[in-house]
Amino acid sequence: MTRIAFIGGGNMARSLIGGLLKTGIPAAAITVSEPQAESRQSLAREFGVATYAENRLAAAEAEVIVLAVKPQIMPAIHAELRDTLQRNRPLLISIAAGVRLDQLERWFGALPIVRCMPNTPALIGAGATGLCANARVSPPQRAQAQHILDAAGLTRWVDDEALMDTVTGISGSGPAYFFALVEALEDAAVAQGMPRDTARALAAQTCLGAGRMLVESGEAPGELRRRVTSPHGTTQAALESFAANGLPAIVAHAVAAATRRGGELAAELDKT
Ligand SMILES: NC(=O)C1=CN([C@@H]2O[C@H](COP(=O)(O)OP(=O)(O)OC[C@H]3O[C@@H](n4cnc5c(N)ncnc54)[C@H](OP(=O)(O)O)[C@@H]3O)[C@@H](O)[C@H]2O)C=CC1
Ligand SMILES: O=C(O)[C@@H]1CCC=N1
Repeated sequence: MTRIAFIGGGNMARSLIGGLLKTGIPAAAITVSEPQAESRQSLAREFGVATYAENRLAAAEAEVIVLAVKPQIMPAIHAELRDTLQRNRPLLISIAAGVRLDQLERWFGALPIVRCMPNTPALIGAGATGLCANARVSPPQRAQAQHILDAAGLTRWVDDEALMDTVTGISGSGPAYFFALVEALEDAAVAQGMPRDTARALAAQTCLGAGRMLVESGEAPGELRRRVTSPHGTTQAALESFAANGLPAIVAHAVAAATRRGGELAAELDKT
């Protein structure tokens, strides 16, 4: 039983822990450190995992440590964990947006480190995670990291670390883009007089159906789109409106903004 410690028990840690437990990893294998007593209680209640107020205690026995705090918190936790990490030499997995492998090595020491970017659908095993590793990660540790993130859904190794901020821009932040689209669809239908609950149910199920078709059919999104689009029909009218209002450019700008923000988060940490 590989012992896994989560440093930070917030949204993303909860999603990953939920995914891990669903694959049969026992709750006894997982420890979590979290400053808020209320959050510790709810983690213990919901998942049955051991929780600690001190990072050092959660990490003490772990072979794998998942750093699941905000990027800005990283410098605060490394001083506390450094001795434990140097003694036990665990595999470190960081899920923090932007934070680079060289920064993690500088703070936590010359350890095997995997930088990854999961997303919140991990909670239901439908996550998407990009991973990259430093040179100290052995093939078995690489497999171990992949096994942990596979529990959250799809995984893809990204050899060029510079592309990890692109992963954040596409799939790390991505669930929020689809939620925003569903919100907009819902609001548009409500504006036309539809009850909100009906609008939400129709929009959300459409998102699910389209997503499942994309993943399960293996067909290109363009082909699936064409099959919905009858010549001179309703879909064509909507898609022409998207094009006229610059949807591809809007999306490209949004992904660029998220990607750029990843780089900025790391640059801000270089100054600390
Ligand atoms: N949310 C997402 O969709 C994704 C997030 N990420 C990354 O995951 C990381 C966590 O994000 P997210 O889960 O959203 O954030 P949250 O704020 O929900 O979780 C972070 C948790 O860390 C706790 N914390 C704060 N300070 C410390 C400390 N010194 N020691 C231990 N724990 C501490 C926080 O407690 P408190 O609330 O009391 O401050 C909070 O519960 C970030 O680095 C983010 O970039 C990656 C992929 C997707
Ligand atoms: O918004 C953020 O910074 C984090 C990283 C990806 C998703 N949430």
